[in-house]
Amino acid sequence: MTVLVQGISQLVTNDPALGEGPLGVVRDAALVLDGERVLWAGTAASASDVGADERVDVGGRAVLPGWVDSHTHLVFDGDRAAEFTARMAGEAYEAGGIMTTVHATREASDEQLTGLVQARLAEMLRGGTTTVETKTGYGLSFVDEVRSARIADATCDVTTFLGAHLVPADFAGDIDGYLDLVCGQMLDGVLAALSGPPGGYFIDVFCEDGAFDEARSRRVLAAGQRVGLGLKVHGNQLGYGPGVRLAVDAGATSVDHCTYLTDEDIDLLAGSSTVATLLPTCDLSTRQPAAPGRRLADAGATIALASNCNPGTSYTSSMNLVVALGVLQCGLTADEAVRAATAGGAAALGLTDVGVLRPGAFADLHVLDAPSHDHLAYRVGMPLTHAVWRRGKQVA
Ligand SMILES: N=CN[C@@H](CCC(=O)O)C(=O)O
Ligand SMILES: [Zn+2]
Repeated sequence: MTVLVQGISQLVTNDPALGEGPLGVVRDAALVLDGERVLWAGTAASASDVGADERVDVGGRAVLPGWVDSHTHLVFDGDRAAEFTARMAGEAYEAGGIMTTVHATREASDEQLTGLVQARLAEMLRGGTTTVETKTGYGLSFVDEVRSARIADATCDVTTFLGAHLVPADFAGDIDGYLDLVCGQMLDGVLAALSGPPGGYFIDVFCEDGAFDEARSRRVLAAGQRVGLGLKVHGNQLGYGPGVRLAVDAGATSVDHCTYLTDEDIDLLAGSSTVATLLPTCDLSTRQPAAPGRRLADAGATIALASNCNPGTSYTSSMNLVVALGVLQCGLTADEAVRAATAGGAAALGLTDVGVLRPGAFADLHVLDAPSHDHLAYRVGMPLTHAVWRRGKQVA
């Protein structure tokens, strides 16, 4: 069945061939959907020639591709409000807090964890997010990482194996012993639990003081690469360090956080295909400086914006807020921030049929209660998500 979506004041296609600028903006636009895909996009005037089974009028609102949230940690139980409150009173963020969530997650049944992930996804969908990556990393044992991967794979669009999130207390500081497990039996178990070929999945490592150093992080990436997984790195979150260099050297699809970047890191990213993923709600919630979005954009790096939804450093999945902070805190323009949260997120996941609204792409639409995407930062904090379509169906 085909649907003509009309009354679009501003359509962001992210395809420069279809409209103005890098966002491919079409004003007074229309879209035709065919099942779960976009069939046609253009001006309302030219849509009069296009037939459709059904018509929907969005009443002069802006239509964007659904948000592509390329970095979350949704498979967890428990919250860490007390840790957050202590941090707001002056305590520093420490990676060790991850173990609090690991304990709560290990205690939860498969049904509980699945229900929690589904509830979080439903909340995200209502906020305009139509594609979600999530990571394991709150299991940190063979059994718990494998079941986290299975739950993530059954519920989310893209799954990332983050066994190398932290060395769990049960290993009593034996970092290399734990990595033998992560890169051996645990990796094999996770691969066996996934429903598709490894090329559609990622391995990630937390490369930071207090987590894994450069050599050990390299070992994790090499193990993932050997079995065909895509590569990601959590890097440069809490201080300057080797994460970006390592990610670029290894050909990682993205390096995430990028809060502390030297000029050399920025040049490396700009000269590579590794996406710099910025997580502004995490920087806010951990009282870190804002990530240098402006410097990255000026250098020509590909940028993604994501929520990093997790109970320790960013317990929000609001991509509307993330985009507003991308502008207000990281120095991106509204165009750059919207692109980073749509096409940028898709690039960080190696996907080409989301984050764009061109013929053949998934019909994932985010209808704003506003005439243009500029309002996301201009009216920060306001409930601007009017309607959401995922794979051709209105879901919110
Ligand atoms: N940096 C590492 N991992 C998560 C936080 C984990 C936690 O504190 O629970 C992040 O991306 O911020
Ligand atoms: Zn993260």
